[in-house]
Amino acid sequence: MTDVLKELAKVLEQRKQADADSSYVSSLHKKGLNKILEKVGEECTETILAAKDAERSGDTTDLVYETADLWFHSLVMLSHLDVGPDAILAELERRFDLSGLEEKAARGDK
Ligand SMILES: N=c1c2ncn([C@@H]3O[C@H](COP(=O)(O)OP(=O)(O)OP(=O)(O)O)[C@@H](O)[C@H]3O)c2ncn1[C@@H]1O[C@H](COP(=O)(O)O)[C@@H](O)[C@H]1O
Repeated sequence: MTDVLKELAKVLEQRKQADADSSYVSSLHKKGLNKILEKVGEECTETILAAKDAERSGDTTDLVYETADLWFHSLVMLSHLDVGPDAILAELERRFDLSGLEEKAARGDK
């Protein structure tokens, strides 16, 4: 499941050196962090609107599309700051393990 994140992250890194005219990601890196954050904000809003629509209509097609845009632009933001998806996945894994331990502790398991 995470292979696509790893492969995409490699491409996003390569795009830091590439020609901004031929690549959307290079053009974002060249425009800088503020432009990338603007896109993350836009995609966040579009995802929220799509979620509300999905609740109303029961159709999640747009929600999936907008969430992909949000994840993608978040990866560009992380790449711009030299953070790879591995760091985020490791943090989620750590929290998942911790919550498992907390549940066990609450049950009194050893
Ligand atoms: N996954 C994506 C991806 N998802 C979304 N987008 C682009 O993100 C933009 C979404 O922004 P909007 O919906 O606001 O559309 P827009 O109005 O065209 O954007 P703006 O002009 O406002 O910036 C669109 O231009 C999409 O094409 C993506 N562009 C690239 N990728 C991946 O990134 C790789 C490198 O892309 P390039 O740098 O373009 O070669 C590609 O191989 C893909 O795998």
